[in-house]
Amino acid sequence: AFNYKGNILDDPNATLFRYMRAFNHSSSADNPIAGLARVFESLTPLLKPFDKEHAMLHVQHVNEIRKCIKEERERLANEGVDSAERNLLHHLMLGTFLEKAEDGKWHRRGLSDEEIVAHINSLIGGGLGTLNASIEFVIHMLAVNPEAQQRVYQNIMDVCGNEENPSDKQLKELEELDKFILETLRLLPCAPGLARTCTEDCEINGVPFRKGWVVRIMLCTVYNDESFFPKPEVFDSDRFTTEEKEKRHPYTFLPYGQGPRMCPGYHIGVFQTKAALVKILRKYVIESSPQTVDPLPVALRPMLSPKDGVCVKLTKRT
Ligand code: HEM
Repeated sequence: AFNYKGNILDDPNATLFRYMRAFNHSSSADNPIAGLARVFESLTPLLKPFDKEHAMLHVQHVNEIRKCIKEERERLANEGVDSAERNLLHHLMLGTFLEKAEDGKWHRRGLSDEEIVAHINSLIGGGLGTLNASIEFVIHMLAVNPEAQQRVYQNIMDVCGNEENPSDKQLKELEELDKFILETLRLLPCAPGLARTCTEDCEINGVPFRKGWVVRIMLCTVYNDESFFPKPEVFDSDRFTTEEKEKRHPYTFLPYGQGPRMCPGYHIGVFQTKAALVKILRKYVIESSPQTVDPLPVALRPMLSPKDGVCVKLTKRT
């Protein structure tokens, strides 16, 4: 989407791959430096020199993004790009947004290169870890829930048949896979909490909140609350049938957040997860192997991720 080459299978030394590893390590809850910075925020400047590899790769990563923008600006100036072929980078480069000036009037302006770099960086940061973790979690859950896997597979075959690349419309119709992914995100939420800053003093249900406080909403505790999800420890994708969803308050399950800061990658995230799983499930049966550990050990890096990867057995379908 940004012309940024990060195909790990072609190039295991790709900057993007190395940067994401360093970023994850650096923000992992089990990294003592990150842990100290979290508890004693004021120590962050002193701790930064211990985070050398991440800092070095961050510079390389940002330079790669700048290079993509420069190359694309030249291409746009020399050849132009057909509107049907515009990718996200083109939209960021050509689009305008409304900004309130000091005199209080609104005006439109384009994004500067540094603003485009920041947007790309946050889309990559927000998108890669969550997608990887959620696909890995679903693969694990498919392995340990063979009957539900069979229902998902049957639904894929009924809707997509033997088509190599399912269409958007077909992906939307994969209801069993939808339910399976949602139940996986309930038990293994890659984003287990949300954070909001109070913009004014207020009181909710007798609890005072002061302006400037950062409030963390731990969704994972709601997902394990028996009054919303009976027998919460049991994997049951039928909790996400339309009828069951309607019985619950909509805010009891927010895997992509809520409100104006809701995940902007929601649609692409769902589509990519489903497209990847359709490809895998049509070729392979996913089973537990002697190395499969269930419940899966997880770690916060900074998304909830499998602690030591996911081990399953893949058997080619005949
Ligand atoms: C399984 C996939 C994903 C999950 C579960 C997920 C989950 C979330 C959650 C819970 C938030 C916080 C929302 C809030 O505070 O209300 C968020 C924010 C964000 N996500 Fe995702 N996400 C996923 C995929 C993606 C993808 C693919 C992208 C980029 C293409 C992306 C980009 C972002 C960004 C940029 C933010 C910050 C938004 C803001 O602060 O305004 N996410 N995501």
